[in-house]
Amino acid sequence: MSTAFRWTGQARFGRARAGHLHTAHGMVPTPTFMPVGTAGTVKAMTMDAVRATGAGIVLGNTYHLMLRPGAERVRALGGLHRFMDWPGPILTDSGGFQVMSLGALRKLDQDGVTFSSHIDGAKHRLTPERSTHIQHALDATITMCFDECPALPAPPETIAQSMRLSMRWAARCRAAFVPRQGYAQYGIIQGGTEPDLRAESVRALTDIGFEGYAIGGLAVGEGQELMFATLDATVPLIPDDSPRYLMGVGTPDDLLGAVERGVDMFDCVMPTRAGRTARAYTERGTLNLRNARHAGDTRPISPHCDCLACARHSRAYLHHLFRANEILGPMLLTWHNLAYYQRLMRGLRAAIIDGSLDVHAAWLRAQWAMEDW
Ligand SMILES: O=c1[nH]cnc2cc3nc(NCCN4CCOCC4)[nH]c3cc12
Ligand SMILES: [Zn+2]
Repeated sequence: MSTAFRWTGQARFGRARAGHLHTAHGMVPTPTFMPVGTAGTVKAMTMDAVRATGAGIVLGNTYHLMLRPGAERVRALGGLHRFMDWPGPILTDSGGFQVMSLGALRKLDQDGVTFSSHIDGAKHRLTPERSTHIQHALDATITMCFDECPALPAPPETIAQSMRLSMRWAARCRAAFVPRQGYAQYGIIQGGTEPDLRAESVRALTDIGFEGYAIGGLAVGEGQELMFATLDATVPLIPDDSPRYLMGVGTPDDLLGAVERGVDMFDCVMPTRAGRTARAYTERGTLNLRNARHAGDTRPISPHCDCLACARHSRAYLHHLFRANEILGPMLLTWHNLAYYQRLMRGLRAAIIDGSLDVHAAWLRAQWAMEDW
């Protein structure tokens, strides 16, 4: 049985698709949501708990790991899989977006970016080659190209220049990539919300040739309508047998709309960040568990959830933990939120397979609009 990296289709519903991502570190059903494991840990979770939520693949941030503990240290310790005890596939981002979004003191030039560490102020440099080598040292299953994500809104000419820089960097990343059976490198499509620039970017990346393609440059404040319109213009241009990954997205409603538009892979800090700030995701929207109305509520967060928080504890207990600033609060609620996101993805996948995605989508949207139980 070939262990070559590939995505295989299983079912379609309109532009939505269900399939399997085959990698050197195992197979992942798609569509899939990747919990964000920034510094080699999904914050407040053990990797057994991450697995228990149904996650198949996690994301690691190159920026954080290169600063601490350092990529060569992780390589010497056997790579990120062994370091964090996660045997499944790991996708690492390239570090560029974090440098720009963390606002670290940085200087961007045609060759890369120079920045000061937010930890100790030390100077570092990332280039397409160095980012690719760092991700190789981490033994990432899926390596992301080093790119520039322009802030929106921006004039089309600015977007065009930024996209073309990212395309030149993509070619350098591909040249620096070390092909290995079951490993992959994804190109990142840029072009803002300009359909013609998006098309130019897809052409540039498919001419180079990657194992998968990410849609970058979105979820940067453009709003859901423009994000979806850009997906409508871009996703159909990506080779049908290639996996598609929408970076940094998103809310449950974002995930539904993007799956309907043919996206296979997602990552977002929302469920884990919300888990640390007492915000619970449920089938009927979100809850702020610090709110006094939960103080005496003996019900679980959600009656449909099998996570540890919902199986063993009440909303009243979660409310108490957050009011008391107890570490168990973020642990239990992060577990719950990730379990909700995985349940949502499983439901979308099942609906694509049984041909009911339209009905399932209408039901989800109606539920999200309803009042809490
Ligand atoms: O073009 C990109 N290239 C490489 N990495 C990215 C990561 C990205 N992440 C977002 N959005 C993240 C939005 N988050 C939502 C939750 O709160 C934190 C920000 N957009 C992104 C675009 C890119
Ligand atoms: Zn739960």
